[in-house]
Amino acid sequence: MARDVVGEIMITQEQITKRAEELGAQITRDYEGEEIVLIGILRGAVLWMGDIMKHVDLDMTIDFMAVSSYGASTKSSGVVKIVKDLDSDIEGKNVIIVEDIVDSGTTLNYLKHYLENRNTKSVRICTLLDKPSGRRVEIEVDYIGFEVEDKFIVGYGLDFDQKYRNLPYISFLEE
Ligand SMILES: O=P(O)(O)OC[C@H]1O[C@H](OP(=O)(O)OP(=O)(O)O)[C@H](O)[C@@H]1O
Ligand SMILES: Nc1nc2[nH]cnc2c(=O)[nH]1
Repeated sequence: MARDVVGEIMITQEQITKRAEELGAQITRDYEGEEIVLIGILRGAVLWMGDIMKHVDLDMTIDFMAVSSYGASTKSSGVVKIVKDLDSDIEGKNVIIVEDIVDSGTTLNYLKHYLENRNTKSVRICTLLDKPSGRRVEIEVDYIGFEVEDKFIVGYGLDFDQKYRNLPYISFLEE
């Protein structure tokens, strides 16, 4: 059986921490005087969600959704399935979706429309990673941690077949 091999470190824990501080401060400025709801997308966004929320100095609540389109593969099925919906009512709220990666854009495009249809005041996106080379669907991303090249990324929440989410840095699978 072929073993999957993790490449070198692309982005360190220190770089991620610093970027979360910067984006948290930017969100705090952008929503001054407003309340927000951060919606973390399970499971990939768990670590990044923790980083961002620590640096947002506003009245805020959190909630989580789980969606899936990749399964045990490095290719999106193109079909987004909601595995877990929100527990709270977001009508009239400023929502920020917190994701680990925007690749084809399929997941975020689906989620953004889904949340806008719940009569929210606003819906923005905050992603740890953006992979523009993978894009198949146009999507505006408001807060981006880092841009990554066209590799299958693992670590810091991102998995391959559920493994490697625990790596405290961003790396990639060797071809
Ligand atoms: O832009 P796209 O091509 O749609 O890819 C992005 C999505 O893919 C991953 O989810 P996955 O389905 O692997 O679930 P996970 O978060 O549980 O790993 C990632 O967390 C994003 O939600
Ligand atoms: N782990 C992982 N999940 C993804 N989902 C979409 N793109 C990626 C990627 O590069 N790595």
